[in-house]
Amino acid sequence: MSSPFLELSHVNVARGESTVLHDVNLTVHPGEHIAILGPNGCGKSTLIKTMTCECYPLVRPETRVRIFGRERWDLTELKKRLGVVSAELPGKPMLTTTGRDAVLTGFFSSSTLWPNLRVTSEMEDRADEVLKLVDATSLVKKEVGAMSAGQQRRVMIGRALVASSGTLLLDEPSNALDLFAQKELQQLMRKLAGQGTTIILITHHLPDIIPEIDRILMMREGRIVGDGPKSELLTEEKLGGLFGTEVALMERAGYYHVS
Ligand SMILES: Nc1ncnc2c1ncn2[C@@H]1O[C@H](COP(=O)(O)OP(=O)(O)OP(=O)(O)O)[C@@H](O)[C@H]1O
Repeated sequence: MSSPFLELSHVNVARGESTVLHDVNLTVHPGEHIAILGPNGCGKSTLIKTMTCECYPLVRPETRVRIFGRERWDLTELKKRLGVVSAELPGKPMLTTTGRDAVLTGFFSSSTLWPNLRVTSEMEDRADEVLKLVDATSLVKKEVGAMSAGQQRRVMIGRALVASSGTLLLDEPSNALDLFAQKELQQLMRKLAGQGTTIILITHHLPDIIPEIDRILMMREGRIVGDGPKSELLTEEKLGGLFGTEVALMERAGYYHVS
């Protein structure tokens, strides 16, 4: 097996006065497709922020965070290589940035294409390739603020992919998307997963768990309480236990729905 893209060993993370991740151990290999599930406040976003080194683990002798085989990173470089997409835009200046420039900002982890940033012709070629991949060529000249939520999400995925090393970290990507845009997002995730992109997805929305996602992490109160194949973890009993409520689960054509 290829060497892991991510290794977290005995990771504890504090935010404010409280420890919010407790003894997290997680190894992810390139090409894996993972969904992280858990109740509000259980630490899912903090786990992603630990991967991007926006949150630091408490210093303990047994603690390790190794990403792409390295423990030390320039943060801008790391964020670029990881390909992070959250439900919010990366800053207000993004609203007046055109689709193509928005994708190019992925090379700089910036919120707009500031005049001092040097864009090479290779970067432009790559941005055009990615715009095509995420089906956003018609948005090249459109300002992000004038796009629908679904269009913005596609462009932000393009921004995340443009300089990434084949990994995508998605934090609740279907938030605020209508049914059509949710389906489009699912199709895009499927295409990227099929091309070998490593996907780590946080979601509260089970249909986001595309058929290609085969590993589920369950988190509760800052701990990983389940890590295994979808067939074992996506059950009424396990989901009910995780969220503390009765769950009726339905699987149709590889997608899961709850009521
Ligand atoms: N900036 C912050 N300062 C202090 N505490 C924070 C901060 N951000 C998050 N927390 C706390 O850390 C804990 C984990 O939050 P986190 O956002 O990682 O959870 P989550 O599982 O992503 O939640 P949700 O599903 O609601 O997005 C929560 O108790 C939260 O209140």
